[in-house]
Amino acid sequence: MIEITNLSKTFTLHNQGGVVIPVMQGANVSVGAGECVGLIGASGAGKSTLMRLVYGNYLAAGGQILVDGLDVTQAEPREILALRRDRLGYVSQFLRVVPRVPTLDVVAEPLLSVGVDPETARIRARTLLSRLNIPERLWSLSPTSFSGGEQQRVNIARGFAHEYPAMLLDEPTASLDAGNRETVLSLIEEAKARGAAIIGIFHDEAARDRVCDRQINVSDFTPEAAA
Ligand SMILES: Nc1ncnc2c1ncn2[C@@H]1O[C@H](COP(=O)(O)OP(=O)(O)OP(=O)(O)O)[C@@H](O)[C@H]1O
Repeated sequence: MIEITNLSKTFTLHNQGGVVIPVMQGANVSVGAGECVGLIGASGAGKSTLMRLVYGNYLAAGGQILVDGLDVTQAEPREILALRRDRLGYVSQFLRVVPRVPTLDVVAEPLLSVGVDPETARIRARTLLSRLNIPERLWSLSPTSFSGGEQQRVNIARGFAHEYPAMLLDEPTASLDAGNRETVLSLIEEAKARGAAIIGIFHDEAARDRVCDRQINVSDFTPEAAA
């Protein structure tokens, strides 16, 4: 489902004389349906960079990233947008939303955008918000005024609303209490059970050991010159 082959990445510092910094070289990662692969490696090793490359936020210097058959490194912007809408989910640590949209609609939106009927979408959104302990009195309000932890849980509910065949998870259990952490781990297990291919970054080692089938040390892809 996700096939990364010989991937490399450089950053060009345009405001510092155009210095080119190689940060990744020869990265190979393969994630099958129903599998979760955890990215490990020291701070600065390139875990976030690899996720951003897969999501199409960064341009690769070389190599290939196939997500459900689409090569993200070569794809047109409209193809990337369609991939993100239908097949590739991304759960970051932080919620970014349009102001004044009620929480229930924020969570239902990914389903509506793939053509799920509004009633079904709202039922799924309600189920997820309940499971993540967002009190019902908050569902009609915009999450912009919510606490950090509430926003994070709304973000997770939104990220798991549509059953994407491929998912990227960036610290999904960070700073959650035990009960909500357990819910998120269950959501990940359920996604795997329905066949999702997942790449995740988890500093929470116990969480990583529980949901990841394999771990990949991104330091192995650090270019010689930069190591
Ligand atoms: N936009 C950028 N411009 C220049 N260099 C960058 C940029 N983003 C990341 N880097 C560099 O790429 C390398 C990998 O960074 P990255 O954020 O992917 O590491 P990480 O493994 O996710 O670290 P952490 O665990 O601390 O989040 C670092 O050396 C970093 O300085």
